[in-house]
Amino acid sequence: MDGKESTASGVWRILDASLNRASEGLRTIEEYARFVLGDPQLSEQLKQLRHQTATAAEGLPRSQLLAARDTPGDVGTAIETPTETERVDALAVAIAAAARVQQSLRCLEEYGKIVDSGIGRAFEACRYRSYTLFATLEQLSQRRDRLADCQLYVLVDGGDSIEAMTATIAELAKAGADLIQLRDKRLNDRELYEHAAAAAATLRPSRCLFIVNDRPDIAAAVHADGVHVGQDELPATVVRQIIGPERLLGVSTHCVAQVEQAVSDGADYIGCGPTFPSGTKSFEAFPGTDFLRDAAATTTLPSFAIGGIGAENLEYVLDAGFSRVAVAGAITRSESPAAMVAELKQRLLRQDESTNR
Ligand SMILES: Cc1ncc(COP(=O)(O)OP(=O)(O)O)c(N)n1
Ligand SMILES: Cc1ncsc1CCOP(=O)(O)O
Ligand SMILES: [Mg+2]
Repeated sequence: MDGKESTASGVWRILDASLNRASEGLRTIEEYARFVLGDPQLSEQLKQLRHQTATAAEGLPRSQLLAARDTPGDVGTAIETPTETERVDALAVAIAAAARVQQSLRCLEEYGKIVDSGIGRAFEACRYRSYTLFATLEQLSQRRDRLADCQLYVLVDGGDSIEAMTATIAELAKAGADLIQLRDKRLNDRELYEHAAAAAATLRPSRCLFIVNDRPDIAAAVHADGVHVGQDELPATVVRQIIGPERLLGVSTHCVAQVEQAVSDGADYIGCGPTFPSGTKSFEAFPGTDFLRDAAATTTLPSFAIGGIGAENLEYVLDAGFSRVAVAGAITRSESPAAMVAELKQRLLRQDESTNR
């Protein structure tokens, strides 16, 4: 083989190896989205990218790729980096696969141009699509991981001003609130958007997740971590289409049938209540702690008891098998909100050592 021939065969070997690496990596990520995240939207988008990559590869004759293949003669097969043999969890596997896919798509794009400039462009389009998709995957995984550790969920209103509200939520997050929900029925759309944008920006550097009540459009617009909807708002499946797979979806439930529906609609967590009479919202019926027991027996989804919960009645919620609560008045109407957050959180953490709900 002369120099020109061996360069050409080297290019075909690169294209062959990169194509295999890209399709294996995409399949690895797709399986994660399908079986670990259980996310139909993301799985479908990944499948489409796999098909798009296969279509781009149609410009590379299979016979030429196979003719150039020389796995035993590949000097790279024996090289192994220490991190290649260590994967902490399924997410780490998916993220490592995403990095390999992006590198392979870049190789296909650059070396593909030697064969045909159109092939380079087709793989470039795949690479750009992969950036957005993989960012979605990482955000979703991180949010779900953080949600799994959340126990104390605090509902706040817009306060007297945006500045007063951001000061309050920063204090609550610092004291140990795991999630903060902006719930304010008085604000008009513009005001709610502005409050939500400020709250999202305040909480972004912290571990505390930020959820917008009722409004998937505003949650998406301000890049919130998620949205919470009740039984009288948009159906969960519609909300999911608005917020995308990467944001958290919370659904209010008042009976076991609603819990089952929320689970099958793809909720990431549920609110269960009202448990006790509330100073924040009035109710005619209280499913109470009996419902908490039933919900605890129905789902393993993160479930937050809500409604009139405070330090004085928390033990009944814990006895019902819950170690996650959502509270408003007990904290926002307390003389020392930060101290109340710390107290409730400490009791929830203690409970979590014996049960994991
Ligand atoms: C965590 C959590 N659980 C339940 C609710 C109540 O939602 P909904 O039934 O839609 O009532 P409103 O809050 O909209 O009045 C919630 N907001 N958060
Ligand atoms: C919005 C809502 N939904 C059920 S109870 C409730 C209010 C929660 O506030 P509080 O903790 O003050 O009862
Ligand atoms: Mg609502």
